[in-house]
Amino acid sequence: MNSPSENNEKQPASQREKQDFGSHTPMMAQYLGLKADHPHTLLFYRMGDFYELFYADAEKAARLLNITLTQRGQSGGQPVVMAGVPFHSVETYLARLIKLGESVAICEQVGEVTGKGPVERKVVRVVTPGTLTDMELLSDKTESMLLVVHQGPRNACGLAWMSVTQGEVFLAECTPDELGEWVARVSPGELLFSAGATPAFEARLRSLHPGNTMSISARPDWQFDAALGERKLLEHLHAASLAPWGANELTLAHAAAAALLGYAEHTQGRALTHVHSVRVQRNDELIDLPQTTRRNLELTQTLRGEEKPTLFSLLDTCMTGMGSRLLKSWLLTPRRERTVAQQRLSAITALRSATNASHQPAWAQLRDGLKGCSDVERITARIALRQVRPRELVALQQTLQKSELLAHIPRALEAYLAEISGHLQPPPACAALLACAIHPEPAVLVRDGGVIASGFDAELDELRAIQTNCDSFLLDLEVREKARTGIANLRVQYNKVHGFFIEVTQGQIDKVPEDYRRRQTLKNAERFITPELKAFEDKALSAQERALAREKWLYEQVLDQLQAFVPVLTQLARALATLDALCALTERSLTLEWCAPQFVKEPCLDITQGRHPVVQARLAETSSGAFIANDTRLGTKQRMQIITGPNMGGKSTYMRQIAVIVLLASMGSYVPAQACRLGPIDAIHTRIGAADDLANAQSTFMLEMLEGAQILHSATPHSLVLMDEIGRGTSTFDGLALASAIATQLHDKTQAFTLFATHYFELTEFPAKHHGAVNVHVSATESGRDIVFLHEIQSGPASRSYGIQVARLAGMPAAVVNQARHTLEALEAQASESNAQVDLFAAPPATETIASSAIDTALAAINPDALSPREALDALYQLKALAAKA
Ligand SMILES: Nc1ncnc2c1ncn2[C@@H]1O[C@H](COP(=O)(O)OP(=O)(O)OP(=O)(O)O)[C@@H](O)[C@H]1O
Repeated sequence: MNSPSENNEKQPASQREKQDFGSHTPMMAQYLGLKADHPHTLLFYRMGDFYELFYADAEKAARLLNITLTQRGQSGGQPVVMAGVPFHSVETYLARLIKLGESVAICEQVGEVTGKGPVERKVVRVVTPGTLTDMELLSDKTESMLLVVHQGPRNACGLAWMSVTQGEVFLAECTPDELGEWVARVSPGELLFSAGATPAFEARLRSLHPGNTMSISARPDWQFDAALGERKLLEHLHAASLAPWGANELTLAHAAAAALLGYAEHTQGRALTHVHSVRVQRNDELIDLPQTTRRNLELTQTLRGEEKPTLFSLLDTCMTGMGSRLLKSWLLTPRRERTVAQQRLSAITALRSATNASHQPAWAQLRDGLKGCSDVERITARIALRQVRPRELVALQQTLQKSELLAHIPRALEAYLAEISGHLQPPPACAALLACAIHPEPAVLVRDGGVIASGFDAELDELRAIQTNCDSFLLDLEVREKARTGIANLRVQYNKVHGFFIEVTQGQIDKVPEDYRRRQTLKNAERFITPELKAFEDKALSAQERALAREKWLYEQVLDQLQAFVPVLTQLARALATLDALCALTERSLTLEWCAPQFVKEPCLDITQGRHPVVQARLAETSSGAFIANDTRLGTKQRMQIITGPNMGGKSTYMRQIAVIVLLASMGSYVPAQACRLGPIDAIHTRIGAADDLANAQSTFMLEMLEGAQILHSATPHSLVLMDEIGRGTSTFDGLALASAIATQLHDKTQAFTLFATHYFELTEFPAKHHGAVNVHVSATESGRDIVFLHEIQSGPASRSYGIQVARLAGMPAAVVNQARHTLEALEAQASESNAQVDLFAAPPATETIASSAIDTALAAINPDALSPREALDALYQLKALAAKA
């Protein structure tokens, strides 16, 4: 494959435009030619021990990296502005630039120094935020994802994404409305879209915030070619049809895949031979975990954006980065269908009870073995991309030995574990090749030498022997020549200018044999060379260089041979990661005393003594008392709980613990409860106290209503809905009216399992008229003027709210608390005098339907004069879709 070029045209600009740089120095002409191929990427141009950046790139890098900007000489009549970084610390600078969303093209010297013109240079790879492969730049526990979005006709989009260090391409299709959720779910480091997308579509993509810094850029329209995408996917799969993968019809995703694979190949400078798998993801296969749910449940990030304490940080006791990454993907993509979850649960159950001959638990023995295993997944990808370093190969070899031992342990325990064990068996030829080819303690880089093991190649051994045996050869030769010539003071020597020579003093010159050739005459001595010494000199002087060249060549040969093992190593990596994740879940289940959930067909959510694992762990850590476990019973007859009780009473914790238990069960983990029966679940929706989204100019109330509306539109009878104090962001009457209308809709129409926490006491009358709802409250009691939280869920409504006691607890000044108490008494007296009762739950008069008002709103938002024909068509489809919902 050619060197990576952004333009991707047949002839690189470096050749096309050579003539245009005639006024520049030869080196700058070469630089400018290469730069023309990478106009939007910082070009790191290798010069000796530095990577140099020039002109605008130099100015940008100086600003971003805080490195010195200098000027050196002139080229093309202009001073050459430059900045450089030392080659040995390039990774640090790359890491900083990638974090800032920049991409870098690495240009190396590839030719020999000829003395004529600059050394030949080539861009060998392009490092971008979504295509990282360097271990130093990647996070151990997070995949670096590249996502391509293709805007298709008829209001549809194609998606394709991958991590270059995994051998799998994912495909999906969705509507533009669903894009936000997909992007949040994939959470890419880099997003690409077609330069032909409409401005509105581009603006929408740019407004997405997947929860990390995402670099976003356009690629030429022609790269989004569905036929090319399908052909590339088939090539990777070595298949004739995509039908077995369920990907036959997804032409929009094929178009995205064409751009995805094209770009990934462009950055790596070669084909991705390790990609052998395609997976289609459909919305209806996964449990819907909207971005708000992932945030509110603090799955991988706390509400403050920290990595701990989260559900993932509690779960992740994996021994390897591969295991952690897999565990995270299990947590974030639970499936509605429970076969896979059940498979994992059975494996965990088997691991929990199995012991070895010396009564050590099997899971602990496996974790001992997994400790120190290298990241086989990433190393394998780096083998396929021919970027692997010698030390990574040694680490791989050690892991292969370990994995062979590990394979024995789970073989007889259980069916799924036996299947994993089958994949843990390393290919013997691979282990043998690594053992005999690579030095056990190799240099960091191949170019430093000392990487190929001795005994692997006779020629290399000989070249190395020449270097080490040089001294003894010279001594030996000296002894022999003294004996042959009878010149007792003859000396064999070496200097840098003249090389090897035999020195004979002038007084002995007549004893010099015929085969001695004069090399140099000194005042008191003559220096000679013999055919034997000349041959040795040739060998010795070039031995080091030749040994290095030989090592490089041999290393390439080893890489060639390793290519055949890439598929089986990928499988082995997946098996190690799976075993690691299963052992971590086993350890957690035992340490934290969790139970196996039971999946049932009928709709139900039946939890005995459930706990919130993260809150419980926090309480234990801070010695703040025991966590109070609570039961939850929801089924077809009781689908909704109206939860009341004081602030700080534990309402949010109770609701979240139910969602967390459902999620853990669905991923195939034991759960923090004494028992758990779970019917089918298709989504977990949460509306929990939001902070203002200032970045998107949305107020707390607007956000609350947006999220609420989203839930009412998408929840089904199989969804779990958490509504925490909906309506509190506006005036009491507005809020109460909205909360009761929302509760009614959820109860009557949506019929989802709903946990509805509220401070509106009026809502405790809801269950009287809605038989699928019950009142529960978190208990608290008064001790003098103070409040004691019992955190126990009890049936029936709370008797009072204790707001003033909580304010006192929070250290509110006594005067404020006193005044509040008096005002409260007055308000309560006034309220009891007023008899006017409003029926909050009376059926509303028949007015506009929700769907027709949605159409009105959509119509009002359309400005026909500002629409492109394509946007107009999109709008038409959107209106039709709204009308269909009416
Ligand atoms: N079941 C429990 N056992 C022990 N402590 C608990 C329990 N539930 C909650 N807590 C403690 O109480 C604190 C407050 O809980 P939580 O935020 O759930 O209350 P809340 O009723 O939702 O309050 P607010 O209405 O103010 O949002 C938690 O941080 C935790 O320390």
